This record gives sequence, structure tokens and C-alpha cells, in this order.
Amino acid sequence: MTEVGRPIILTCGEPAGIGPELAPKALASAVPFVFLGDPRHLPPDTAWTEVTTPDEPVADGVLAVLRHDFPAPATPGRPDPANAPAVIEVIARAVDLAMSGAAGGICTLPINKEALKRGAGFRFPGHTEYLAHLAGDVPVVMMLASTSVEPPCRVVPVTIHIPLAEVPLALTPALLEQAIRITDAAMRRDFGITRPRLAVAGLNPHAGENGVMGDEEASWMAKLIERLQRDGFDLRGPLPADTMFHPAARARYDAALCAYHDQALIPIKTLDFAGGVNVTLGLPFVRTSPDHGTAFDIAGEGVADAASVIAALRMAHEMAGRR
Ligand SMILES: NC(=O)C1=CN([C@@H]2O[C@H](COP(=O)(O)OP(=O)(O)OC[C@H]3O[C@@H](n4cnc5c(N)ncnc54)[C@H](O)[C@@H]3O)[C@@H](O)[C@H]2O)C=CC1
Ligand SMILES: NCC(=O)COP(=O)(O)O
Repeated sequence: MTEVGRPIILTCGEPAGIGPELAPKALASAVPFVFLGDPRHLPPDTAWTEVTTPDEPVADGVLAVLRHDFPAPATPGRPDPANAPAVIEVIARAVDLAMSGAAGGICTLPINKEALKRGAGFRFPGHTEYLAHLAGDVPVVMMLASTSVEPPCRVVPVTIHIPLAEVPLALTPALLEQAIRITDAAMRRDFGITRPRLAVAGLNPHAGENGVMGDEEASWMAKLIERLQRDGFDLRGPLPADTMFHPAARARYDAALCAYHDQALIPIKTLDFAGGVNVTLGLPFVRTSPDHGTAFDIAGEGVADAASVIAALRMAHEMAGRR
């Protein structure tokens, strides 16, 4: 039976990827949601019906579709540049629905960053930065959260989609402090954790080993953490990243702040690729996403696993219920 609550908008993402074939499978989530996209991109055997508002009732087992017509059909694995602007429009339309209160939040199916950049000059590295812009250029944080391992694995890449060579300059005390503050607030508001325990990973091997393998930890990270501890944050670190993710280590914190993308995403995608959820913290509306991408190599084959999008819809529904 489908749960009650304001519906979540499920954006179609890249129509040449696995997103559209995951939409009907996501009905297994039992979360009220509406697919926003072009129904021509759904698998031909999909039972769907068009709705004009997110809360319009539909029969059980039928996918509700808020129609957004694209210029071109979709060929699995081969993004059509003509469709790129509509992929972006769908995200903006979903945000409008969430900001107006017509929806409980949004759950985004994956986009292909290269296809959007080449097809529409998309200037954002991903949803996260685009959503922050649409919300009024608010500061946000990307978090990936497991849903099927214990203790949970929740990771925040403090720097996100930048070349590794740029990380040491981009990782500033101000950026790390902002990420700590946003994560702490969101763990309370959206995850119901009353006193979040946060762990900060060092940048260098062995967290610098007292300056012999890099000095960011000793020169500023430790001082920032001490100051924020005095302000009342439950913080530990900088910790050696290689020993932060085994079960006993994860039991000591609720979320880990990591210096760069792969330091954060390798542990979660290794521990819980199927159940991992990407959440944007700090937005005025709820946004989740499956942790995977467009998977062009399997698109159209009908084999894509819907576990992550189901987990993402459930997490969005729970977060919306807490707000
Ligand atoms: N939130 C988003 O919009 C995200 C978008 N991307 C984008 O997706 C594109 C492809 O990224 P990749 O690094 O190749 O990662 P990917 O997650 O699309 O694929 C990696 C591997 O995992 C498999 N896989 C992914 N999802 C699966 C599922 N649901 N069921 C079964 N197998 C699955 C794929 O077949 C592939 O072998 C890139 O353009 C990337 O930027 C990647 C992550 C998130
Ligand atoms: N590697 C995570 C990812 O690409 C998700 O990005 P976003 O589209 O959620 O900003």
C-alpha cells in the first residue's frame, strides 16, 4: 500500500540512461511520487497515466506522469544533444514544484554531465550546484548515505567535482567549517539525530603523520576542529582516512567529512552501492538521488537495479515528513 504524504517529484534525468526504466520499478517504494519527463522515454510496457498536478490520485501500480515533452526520442546509451535543454528544464520545474509546496521534495534520476555540457552548455558540475543556484545561490553540501549497512556509512565530500590537483587549494578552513555547520544542522533537521557526531578526514596519508607526510592537518585542520569543539560541535579528527570506514570506526560517528570526492565516495559505493543515496544538505527543499549514474553500458536492457532509487525516494519521503 502506498504511504501518505506530499508526493515527491522524480525527475527523468538523462533519457538515454537507465533513469526512465527505473521509474516504473520505483513504484515498489510505496512512496507517493510523480515522474516528471517525457512518457515516450519510458519502457513501452509501462502502465502510466498523465496527471496535471503532483497530488492527482492514480490507481495502484500505475506510474503518474507530469508530462514534459522532449524534442527527440531516446536511444539507450546515446544521449541526443537536442534533449539536453529539456533535461535541465525538468530539474528547474521540479524545484519550482518543491519550493511552492506542491511537492514534498525532489528525487533526481541521473544526468550525464558531459551530455549536458556539450548539448546545452550546462555550466554546473552536477545537480548539487545547479540546485543550490536555483534555491538562490545558497551554500550546500553533498552527502551520500547508506541505507543497508550497519553502522551506517554517511560521507560528505567537502570538495566535489574538481581535479585532484586542485583539492589542496580548494579545501580551505572556511569551506570545511561551512560543510561542518551545514552537515550538523541537516543531521538534526533531516535525519532526527539530536547530537550529531562528525568525523573529519585528513587530506594526506596517515593524516599527515605530524607533518612528515603533508602539513594541512597540523597547520590548520586540527585548529579549526578544536575551535568548533569549543563551540559545542561533537567533532573528531583530522583522522587518517584509510582507517575511518571499517565497522568499528563508523560506529563512532554519524557522518564523515572527507577532503575530496573519491575519499568519500569509494567507501560508500563499496559498502552499499545498491542502497546508497545522494542527499543535498542545506537546500530549502528536500532533494535525494540514487548514488549511481546513467549507466549507458546497460541502458535499455531492463536489468538496472532499482534499489538505490527506491532508497532515495524513501529517504526523501522521510525527510519531507520531518520538515
Ligand atoms: N546524480 C547524478 O546525476 C549522477 C550522475 N552521474 C553521471 O553518470 C555518468 C556515468 O557515470 P559512471 O561513473 O559510469 O557511473 P555509473 O553509476 O553510471 O556506472 C558505473 C557502473 O555501475 C553500473 N550501474 C550503475 N547503476 C546501476 C544500477 N542501477 N543497476 C545495475 N548496475 C548499475 C553501470 O552499469 C556501470 O558498470 C557520468 O556522466 C556521471 O557524471 C554519476 C553519478 C551520479
Ligand atoms: N559523484 C556524485 C555525483 O556525480 C552526483 O552529482 P549530483 O548530480 O548529485 O550533483
